[in-house]
Amino acid sequence: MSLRMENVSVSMGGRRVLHDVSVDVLTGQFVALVGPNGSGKSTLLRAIYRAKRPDHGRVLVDGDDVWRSDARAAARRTGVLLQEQHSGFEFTVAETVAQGRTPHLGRFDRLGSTDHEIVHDICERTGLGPLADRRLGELSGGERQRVLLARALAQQPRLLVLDEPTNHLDIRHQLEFLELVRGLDITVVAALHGLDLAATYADVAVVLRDGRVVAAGAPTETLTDELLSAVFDVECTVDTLAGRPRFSFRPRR
Ligand SMILES: Nc1ncnc2c1ncn2[C@@H]1O[C@H](COP(=O)(O)OP(=O)(O)OP(=O)(O)O)[C@@H](O)[C@H]1O
Repeated sequence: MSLRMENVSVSMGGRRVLHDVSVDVLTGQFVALVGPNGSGKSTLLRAIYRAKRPDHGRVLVDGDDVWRSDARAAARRTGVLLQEQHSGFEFTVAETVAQGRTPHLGRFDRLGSTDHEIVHDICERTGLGPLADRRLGELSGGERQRVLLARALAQQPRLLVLDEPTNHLDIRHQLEFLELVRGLDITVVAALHGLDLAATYADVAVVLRDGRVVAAGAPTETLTDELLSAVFDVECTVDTLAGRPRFSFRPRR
């Protein structure tokens, strides 16, 4: 599923926070949005998953303007995983993952055997099998994050939108999470603070500053010492260690 953002501008609280953002994502690509706090990553994602309508510009998914298409159709094809969940703590893990099937059901339908199989399979793949009967409110932040990913995957989306998905995860689960997402062969757009993770897993890094795209392309070309030093206002050195990019930061003097 391809994604194209054409001159997207968005305001929050009456202030323009995204300015003429254009991004092209090919089917199956993993795109990382990187940039300092407040640079507009979450806002850009909101415009994609229909939570914040742009002032102008278009968001096209496979050529369809998401803001002109049916909300339910958009919900079916787009999986979303956000930073925080503030409700639903009383549901069990299995019930929460099963909610991912909702966009595929008719209004009065119940889960069928295929839905149950999908939910079971996703729980196994995300290592949630042993937690299936626990309530969300009784889990750690990282465990909860894995449940929410599983719910997004149970939806079998063709476009996955992730806002800081690895925030609460320990190192092993960060790597497992991104390996899993990469292996899905679907289009992924993820806001990531971990530059090493972005450089390792993303096909394309889009760097935002003050609501504008300042670089977009292969991470090796975009995530350079010079650009990162300027964008994050730190001294940054990029090298490689054991074949993977390594980023070192020092405060500016
Ligand atoms: N509800 C809101 N009302 C007013 N301004 C908002 C609102 N939400 C976000 N903003 C502003 O919009 C700008 C972009 O915020 P956004 O959350 O998109 O940044 P971000 O790059 O995701 O930041 P972070 O890395 O801190 O998560 C910021 O200046 C922020 O203060």
